[in-house]
Amino acid sequence: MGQSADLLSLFDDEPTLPRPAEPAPVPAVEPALTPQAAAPKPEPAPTPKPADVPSSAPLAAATGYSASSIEVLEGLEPVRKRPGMYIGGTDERALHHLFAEVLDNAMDEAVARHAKVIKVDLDADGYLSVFDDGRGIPVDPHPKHPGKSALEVVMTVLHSGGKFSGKAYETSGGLHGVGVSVVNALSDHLDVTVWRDGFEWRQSFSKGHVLGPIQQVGPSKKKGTLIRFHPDEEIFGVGAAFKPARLFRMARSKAYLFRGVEIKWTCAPERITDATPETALLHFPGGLADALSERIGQIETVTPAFAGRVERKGEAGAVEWAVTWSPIGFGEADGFVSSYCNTVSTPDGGTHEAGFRAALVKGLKAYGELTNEKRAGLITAEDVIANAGALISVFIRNPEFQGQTKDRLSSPEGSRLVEQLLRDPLDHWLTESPKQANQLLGFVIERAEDRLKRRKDKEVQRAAATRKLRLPGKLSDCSRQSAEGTELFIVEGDSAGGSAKQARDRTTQAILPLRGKILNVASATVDKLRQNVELSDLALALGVQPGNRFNIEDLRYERIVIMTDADVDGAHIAALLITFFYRVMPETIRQGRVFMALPPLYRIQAGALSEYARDDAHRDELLATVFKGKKTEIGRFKGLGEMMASQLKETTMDPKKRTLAKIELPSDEAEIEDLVERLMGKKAEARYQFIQDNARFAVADLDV
Ligand SMILES: Nc1ncnc2c1ncn2[C@@H]1O[C@H](COP(=O)(O)OP(=O)(O)OP(=O)(O)O)[C@@H](O)[C@H]1O
Repeated sequence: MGQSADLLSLFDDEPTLPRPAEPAPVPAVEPALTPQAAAPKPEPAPTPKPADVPSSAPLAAATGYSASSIEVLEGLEPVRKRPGMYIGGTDERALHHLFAEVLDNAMDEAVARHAKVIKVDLDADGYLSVFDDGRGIPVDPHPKHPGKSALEVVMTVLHSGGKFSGKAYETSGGLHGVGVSVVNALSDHLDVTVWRDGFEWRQSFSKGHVLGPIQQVGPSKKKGTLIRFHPDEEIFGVGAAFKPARLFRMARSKAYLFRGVEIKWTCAPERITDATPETALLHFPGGLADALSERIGQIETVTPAFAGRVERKGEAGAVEWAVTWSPIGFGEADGFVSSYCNTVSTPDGGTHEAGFRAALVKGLKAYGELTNEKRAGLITAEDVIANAGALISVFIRNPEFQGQTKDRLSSPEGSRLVEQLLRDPLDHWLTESPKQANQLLGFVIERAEDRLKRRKDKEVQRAAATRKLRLPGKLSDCSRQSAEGTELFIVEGDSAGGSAKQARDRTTQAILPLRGKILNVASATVDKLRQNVELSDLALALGVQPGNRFNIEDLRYERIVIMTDADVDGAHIAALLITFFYRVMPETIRQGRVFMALPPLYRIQAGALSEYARDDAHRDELLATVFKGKKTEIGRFKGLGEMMASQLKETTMDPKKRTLAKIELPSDEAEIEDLVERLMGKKAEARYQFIQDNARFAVADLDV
């Protein structure tokens, strides 16, 4: 099927770049500031009950924050302003992600069986070129963008692409219509050459802006697309350059992932600083089985590799895998799993890895039953995977990833497909050679028994430690003995505590559920404080003595995270807790050890796309950008206890993905002392006065 301009669906009213005659000013770049990396500013002590605190309008008026402060970023400006949102940062990994985006598009052409050859060239001047002999990006006028070719639309409009409907591609790595436009925005120069319909076409860009209209260079019988670009030093830093070894590795994994492609690699000799070859032909008809044997080399294994490839009958979908086990580990680690979806690498795993683990566990257990090996019942996924070296590649329609860098696969189909398609070949492999099956089963059972023994030892150790420390019973402690890298989550209520327990990383995250509102320490006497069970439990869990005998060195955790519902009650509990830390152990805040978790309030979904929003404003922003023009379903979480453990983990607890707000004290501590006294203090008159003083703004707010 030919790919033409009308297959490049896009959101009709997407803002586009200005024509070359009126170049838009390039926004100032803030390379260090990325949404993921930026530590959010601490919120002012979270808002207690509405009766206690009026609207924030007085602050707004004082700081001149008004409609004119709200900017709308047009065209590719958001990409240059916040590159982190699109490529995960501006570091070396992010720089190489540009290559991944362009190579993914070439691979999509190959997987769709339109291209056979991909060429990757790194020039002496640092330009990187990727060519594929596929259909070529369509160059005909785009029906919805008069005066622009589809090529120009693809390069300059976010969310434009031919992979939304599944008409032009079946199982593609591309799905957001963002990749190549992001590369364009972040390159100081980019040339596209397209060969299709008997002609050669060319168009050039700089920092996302067209340098001139598309040119028909002349007749040609060739077909394909060539993208040649140079990353912008304004974004990636002066001297930022592609590393040949890294590019080569990325190109080689792609070639392993699809047997039908040949990748021709060339690198200018002056760019090479290590053993990377100047030229190479990357073509691996043996697929992942070859990749695994190359990766593990001579390492001793328990059995020969279990490898294969199965396609789903009747509809698009395939799984390819290669796995083996080593009693001595694989170099740096005991085991590794590298997974891919539609040839896109998913370093954070996802559903396909879950399906793989499930299939292996179930298969081995079933084999244990068959051979009357009762101990097979002990096996868990951890035992099977901890010492495995595995490569898994799936091909599915409309995959759902987390974020534009696609580090994790979240489509539920991933696990179903892998589990289903792997079961038969695994049963076959095990029963075909009982000797190797028994060896593997024995090896995995040994791991399970080791694990159980370790757990028992640890329980004994921990129990002894707990007795010594007198930890509160409702604390679910983490297993790490030292404070380094550990966190105590203080959560609201037992049901949220239950979800948090499931969502945590047991090694480093401890959970302490609190029942209801804690004592307001701003107005409590020392005696009352000591008698309060919730607060003394909290101090016990932290390992510290409140008041004079407090010593920050005793703190049993590196971080203290307050995790309450994203509602008014939750904010009140958080305010009470912060007041407690501020009054009773202020050193914890001064040293930056107290944080607030930021759980989402909404989940927004449109087809395969799903995002979480922190609050109403964030929801509205997402609806106006990512979900613009889409039919959405919006779910509101009533509380943390209502979230599935996996959602809570992904959005709020997993250190790799979450955002925490650090609680900080303003430089003028007298000011906060005054505010705490007025808002949290005993004197209702002070609070009343505060409301009186600010009520005017609260009313104004209601009128809006
Ligand atoms: N090498 C190529 N050959 C043919 N068409 C291409 C090529 N590169 C890009 N395209 C077209 O341009 C569109 C936009 O590409 P882009 O990389 O921006 O997004 P995508 O691949 O659709 O999705 P993602 O943002 O997930 O990568 C593609 O959907 C495809 O239709």
